Amino acid sequence: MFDSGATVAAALAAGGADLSDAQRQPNGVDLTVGAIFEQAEPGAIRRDGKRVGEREELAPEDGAYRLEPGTYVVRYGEPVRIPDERIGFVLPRSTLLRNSCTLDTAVWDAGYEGVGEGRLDVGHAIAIEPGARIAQLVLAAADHDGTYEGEYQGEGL
Ligand SMILES: O=c1ccn([C@H]2C[C@H](O)[C@@H](COP(=O)(O)OP(=O)(O)OP(=O)(O)O)O2)c(=O)[nH]1
Repeated sequence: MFDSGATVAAALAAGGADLSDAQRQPNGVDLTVGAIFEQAEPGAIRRDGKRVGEREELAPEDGAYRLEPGTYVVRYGEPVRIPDERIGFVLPRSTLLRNSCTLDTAVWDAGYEGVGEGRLDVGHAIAIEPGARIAQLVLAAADHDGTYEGEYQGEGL
């Protein structure tokens, strides 16, 4: 069972997010663009650890990120807090898909708190304003064993 948009909004507000009315959707909450990066060097995924490669933050031009086709990393604009007994999923806004772009996202664990990131895949040139809504977070009821305690806990807060 998925939570209503109002319940998701309440969870984010409890974690410090300042949501506009436009972000409050029937089934979830829209997340905005906080920053966009281009990766500049290899990262690593090892059997016993991981490392995120250095990246360069892009600067908006005339009020928008003007993105050519390629792969970027987006940092969302809101702190997210996944309550106990919930799992989070972030999906792209359909307008991104309709413009030949998408987001690739992973599981948002119960107990995670932070300003998360995702892969922004640009299939056709697009202009995206900082602060524009780009994705939607939904929360579903879920059993879980413990809560998130990884190194991304508290990122960006
Ligand atoms: O698209 C996503 C999905 C998740 N997260 C946040 C919430 C999640 O709880 C946390 C860690 O995600 P995950 O467990 O997939 O990362 P990992 O690479 O396995 O790191 P760790 O070893 O810390 O679990 O990152 C994001 O920022 N973006």
